[in-house]
Amino acid sequence: MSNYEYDLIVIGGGAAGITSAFTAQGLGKKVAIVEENKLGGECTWSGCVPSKALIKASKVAHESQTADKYGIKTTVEIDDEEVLDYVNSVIQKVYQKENPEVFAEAGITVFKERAEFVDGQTLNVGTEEITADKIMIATGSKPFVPPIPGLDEVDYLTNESFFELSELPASMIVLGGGAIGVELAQALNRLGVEVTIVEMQDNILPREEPELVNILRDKLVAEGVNLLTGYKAEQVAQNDEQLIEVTAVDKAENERTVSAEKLLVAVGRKPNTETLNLDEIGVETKRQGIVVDQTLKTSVPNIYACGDIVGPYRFSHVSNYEGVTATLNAVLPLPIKRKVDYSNLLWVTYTDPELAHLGLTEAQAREEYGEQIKIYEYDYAELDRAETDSNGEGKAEFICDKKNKIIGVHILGARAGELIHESQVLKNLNQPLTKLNAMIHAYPTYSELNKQVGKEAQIKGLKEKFSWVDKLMWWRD
Ligand SMILES: Cc1cc2nc3c(=O)[nH]c(=O)nc-3n(C[C@H](O)[C@H](O)[C@H](O)COP(=O)(O)OP(=O)(O)OC[C@H]3O[C@@H](n4cnc5c(N)ncnc54)[C@H](O)[C@@H]3O)c2cc1C
Ligand SMILES: NC(=O)c1ccc[n+]([C@@H]2O[C@H](COP(=O)([O-])OP(=O)(O)OC[C@H]3O[C@@H](n4cnc5c(N)ncnc54)[C@H](O)[C@@H]3O)[C@@H](O)[C@H]2O)c1
Repeated sequence: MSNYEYDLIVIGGGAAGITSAFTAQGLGKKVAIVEENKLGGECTWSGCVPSKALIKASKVAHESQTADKYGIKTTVEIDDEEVLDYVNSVIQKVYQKENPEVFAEAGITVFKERAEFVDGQTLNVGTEEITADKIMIATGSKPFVPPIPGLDEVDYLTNESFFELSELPASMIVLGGGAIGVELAQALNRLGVEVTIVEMQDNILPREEPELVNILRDKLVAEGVNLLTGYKAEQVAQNDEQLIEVTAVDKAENERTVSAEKLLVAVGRKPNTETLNLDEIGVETKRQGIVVDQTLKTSVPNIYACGDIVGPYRFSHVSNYEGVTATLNAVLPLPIKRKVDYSNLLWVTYTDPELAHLGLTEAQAREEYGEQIKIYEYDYAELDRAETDSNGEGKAEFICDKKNKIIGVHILGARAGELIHESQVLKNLNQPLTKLNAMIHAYPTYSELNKQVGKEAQIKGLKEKFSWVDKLMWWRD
């Protein structure tokens, strides 16, 4: 029997913290969770859930406006207040699955307070102190707001305030062409907002496969999104017409100024380490967040961490994965601990079409594996299902080693976020891409893309083999 009130206290009630608390509770542990704001965290209130609901509404608007190609005539009126009401209703539905009553029913104690370490085993929560054998830090991240002159003097938005808007502005500058910036820019543009993305790298989504990003970029531009890439924001001001002006500069010192009613800052994240008193108890931190080993243990042996606070992969599915791994390591008295393994990690950028990413990009693969890599490409336009749906935009790129084992997969196109999981299974099982050819895929589905690429790999392999046999025969003659 432990000397502490709880077996585990989790700090932070977002995706990582919730997973951790329920994992420990499922193992019969006495658990408390401390959340200073609302249970659900960023994913539910200002991240995945509201952004995907907004994206869905914007897609319905776009498809209605472009339904003519199917012979369907529509007149579309966008009521932005009702769209935002819809987004909020979705948040509320998700929150119903993770509100304090759900925790109480499971026997998990909830403290709606800010937690601060007193020592390695004790936390200050509001007016009381609580103790635990193990402590999980899952305090997430917040938007990084760069020190751009003038920014603090204007009423800028971040993802935290964006979803509190009750109406959409006529125009918006989106600072940052990463996942947040690009997803929201397309959605806003489709809902009638004049959008300009300012991105300091030469292209949007700099972590993604460049060829596919170029296709997506052209689509965004064709839809009416203004792109200012290769320009770093250096000055923000409010002009006489109450518009926010962003002045940005490229590498050659050329200056461009864009203006809009609102400015959304989406230039990266900052870990929530400040309020915890970590220095005092010896938990090591770095710029990216809390320093952990491969078992997600911090520099203090009974304290673990998971989710955005750990980085570098800031996704809800990574938070869930780390939440389970860290909790099992923290609460189970096993001599061998689980190590995190991100080698089969994938993520999806929910633009339309979606952009899905598994493993290495082509450039990264060449750097790691040299010129022996094999590349298989497939255009969506070749799929019958894409034809029936008038959905032929997009392309897939599969990167394999010389034995056709998957190194990376990048898919831009309809349902890319679903299609890519087939490759993840193969990669995880260390099976070659050719296996996909042996599986009967339903016709007509987008998943046939996977089979077609498997077939291409198999045929290419056979041809390579036969040419070798041909050469051998010639030598023997
Ligand atoms: C616009 C947007 C869209 C996104 N879309 C996706 C997506 O589609 N798919 C995806 O996988 N990921 C997406 N993400 C990323 C995803 O939201 C995060 O990776 C995930 O929510 C991180 O979960 P977390 O539990 O680590 O942190 P959080 O959800 O931030 O939870 C941390 C919690 O800790 C609390 N806290 C902090 N300090 C204290 C303290 N001292 N005491 C008590 N409580 C404290 C905070 O209030 C917060 O609720 C998106 C992010 C954004 C911003
Ligand atoms: N679909 C998803 O899974 C999803 C969606 C949204 C967010 N997220 C998560 O949230 C995290 C944060 O997203 P984010 O978009 O804020 O960060 P990000 O790091 O992905 O992108 C920020 C972008 O801002 C640019 N930038 C930085 N400073 C600038 C400046 N002064 N001027 C112009 N451009 C500048 C950077 O070059 C970068 O491309 C991501 O890492 C991602 O993990 C995931």
